[in-house]
Amino acid sequence: MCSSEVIDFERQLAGSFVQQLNSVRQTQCWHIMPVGDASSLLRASEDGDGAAAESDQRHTNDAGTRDKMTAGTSNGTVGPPDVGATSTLTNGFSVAPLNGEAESAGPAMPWFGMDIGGTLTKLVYFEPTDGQSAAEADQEQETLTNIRKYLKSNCAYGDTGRRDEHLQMDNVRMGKRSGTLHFIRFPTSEMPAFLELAKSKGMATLASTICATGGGAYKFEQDFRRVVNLQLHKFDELDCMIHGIEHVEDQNPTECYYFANPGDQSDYTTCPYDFSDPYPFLVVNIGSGVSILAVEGPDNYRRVTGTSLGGGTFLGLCCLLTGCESFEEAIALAAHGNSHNVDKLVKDIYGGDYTRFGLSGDIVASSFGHMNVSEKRGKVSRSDLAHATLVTITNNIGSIAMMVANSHNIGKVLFVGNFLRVNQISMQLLAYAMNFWSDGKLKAIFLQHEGYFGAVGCLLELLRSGDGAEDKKSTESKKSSEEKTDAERCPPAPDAKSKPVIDRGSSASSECSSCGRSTER
Ligand SMILES: Nc1ncnc2c1ncn2[C@@H]1O[C@H](COP(=O)(O)OP(=O)(O)OP(=O)(O)O)[C@@H](O)[C@H]1O
Ligand SMILES: CC(C)(CO)[C@@H](O)C(=O)NCCC(=O)O
Repeated sequence: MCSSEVIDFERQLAGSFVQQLNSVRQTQCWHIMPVGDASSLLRASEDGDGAAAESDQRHTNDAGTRDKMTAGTSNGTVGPPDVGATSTLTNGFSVAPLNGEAESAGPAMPWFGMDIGGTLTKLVYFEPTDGQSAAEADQEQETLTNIRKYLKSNCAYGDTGRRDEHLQMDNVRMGKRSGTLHFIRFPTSEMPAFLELAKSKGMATLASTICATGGGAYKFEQDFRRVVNLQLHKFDELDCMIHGIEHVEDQNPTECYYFANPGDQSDYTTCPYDFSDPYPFLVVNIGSGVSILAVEGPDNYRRVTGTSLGGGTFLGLCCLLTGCESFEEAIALAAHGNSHNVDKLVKDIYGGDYTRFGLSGDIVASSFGHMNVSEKRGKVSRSDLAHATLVTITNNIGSIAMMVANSHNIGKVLFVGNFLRVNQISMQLLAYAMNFWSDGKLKAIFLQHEGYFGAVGCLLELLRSGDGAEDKKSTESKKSSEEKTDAERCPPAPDAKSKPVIDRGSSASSECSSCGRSTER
C-alpha cells in the first residue's frame, strides 16, 4: 500500500499535523476539530452552560458551521446551487420551503432515528420548523416541549453525550415536513445511563414510535421496553445507511468532498464532489468493524465483504499499547508520532528497493515489524505506536477497498463511519493511497456527516413505513436473488440445523445454511 511518497507523506503528516489544524482552521475546514474532546461517563444530569461552552470551543467557525468548502476549494464552484425561490441557509445549502400550513402527515412527534452501534450510539432528532398548525400545538405534550428544549439548549448531555452542533442541518426535508436535524452521539457502553436519562425526561409517558437500527436495536430491545416502556421498531443497518447517505447528499450539495490534490502531500485542499450521477459506487463504512457495500442503483446494493480490523481495532490496540483512554487522545498521540520507528520497511529487509516486483524500499514490508527487537522497542514513543496503529489499520482498509473497487470495476469509493471523525491522518492517507495505487483512476470521497447516516436512514424508514407500526427491512423484497443470502435463496429444510454462513462476497463459495450444498457467488 505504501510507497516512498506515502512514507514521506506520513512523516510530514506527523510533523505538520498541528500546522494543518491551524491552516485548515484558517480556511474554515470545519471537520478538523482540536483534540481533547475526551468523553467520560454519561450521567443522568444536565451540563447546561458549561458543557455548551466547552463544545463551542471546538467549533472552527461560529456562524457558517458547515462552510468548510467555501474557502478551502480550488475551483470556486462551492456554495448553494441556484435553486430559485428557496431559502438559503446559514449552513450553506437550500431547500424549497413548504407552501402554506404544515402537513401533519407522518407518525406522531417526536421523530428520532437511532443507530446503536458496537461503539457509538447515534441519535438524530428532527425538529419541524415549517409552522405548527394550531391543532398540532394543542396536542403537543409538555413532556415533548421539555425534551425539545433540553436537546436544543445543550451541546453535552451528562459527561459523554454530545450534540454535534457543527453538523446540524436546517431546513431539511423529512417526509412531508421540513425542519432541523440535530445530531447526537454517546458511547453505547453508556446505554443504561441513557435509558435512565430518557426515563427521567418523561420518555416513558410519550406514546411515541422509536425506530432503531444497528446491532444494539436487537441487543437492547428488552431494556428499552423495561426501562422506558418503549417498543423499538427495528430496521436493517445497511439499508438505513444507504438511504441516509442518499438523502443527506440530496439535501446538501456540499455533503461529499474529496482531496483536490491527493498526490500532493502538502496540499490539504478539499472540494465538494458532485454526486448527481452516483452509480455505481462503493461504500466503506468504518465503524467498530468495516462493511464494504457495492451500490449499483437505488435500493440495489450488496454487502461485498467486511473486515474486523476497523475503528474498534485501532482504538482497542491504541489503548493497550499507549495507555490512552479515548479516541480523541489516540488521534492526538498519532498526530505526533512516526510509524517508521515501529514498522519494518522493504529497505530494512532488502537494503533498498525490491525492483523485480516494483516494491520501493520505503514501502512498509511488515507493520510493527521492528517491535520484536528489544532495543527498538525501548526507543519507540507512545505517539509512534499510536501512529503505527492508525497507519496499519487505515492501510489495511484502503487495500481491501482498492481490491473490491477494482474487482467490481467501480471508480468511486465513499468512506464513512466515525473512525474518520477528527481523523485527518486516515482520510488523507486513504485519499493518497487510492489515487497512487490506481494511477488516479479511483476517487476517495468523504462525507461531512461521517457516522450519522444509519440514524438518518432509520428515521426515513419510519416515515416510509407510514406509522412505523411494523418492523421491516425496506429493501428486502427488492433484493435480487443474486444479492440474497443462502438462507434467503434456499427455504429452510424442515429439519435443517442452523449453521452459520459467512458471506464474504461474490467470489466466495460457502455452504448453504439450509440445504448444506456449496454455493458459488
Ligand atoms: N468519541 C468516540 N468514542 C469512541 N470511538 C470513537 C469516537 N469518535 C470516533 N470514534 C471511532 O469511531 C468508531 C465507531 O464508529 P461508528 O460509530 O461509525 O461505528 P459503530 O456503529 O459503533 O460500529 P459498528 O457499525 O461496527 O457496530 C470507533 O471504533 C472509533 O474508532
Ligand atoms: C458486524 C457489523 C456489521 C456491525 O455494524 C460491523 O461491525 C462489521 O461489518 N464488521 C466486520 C465483520 C466482517 O468481518 O465482515
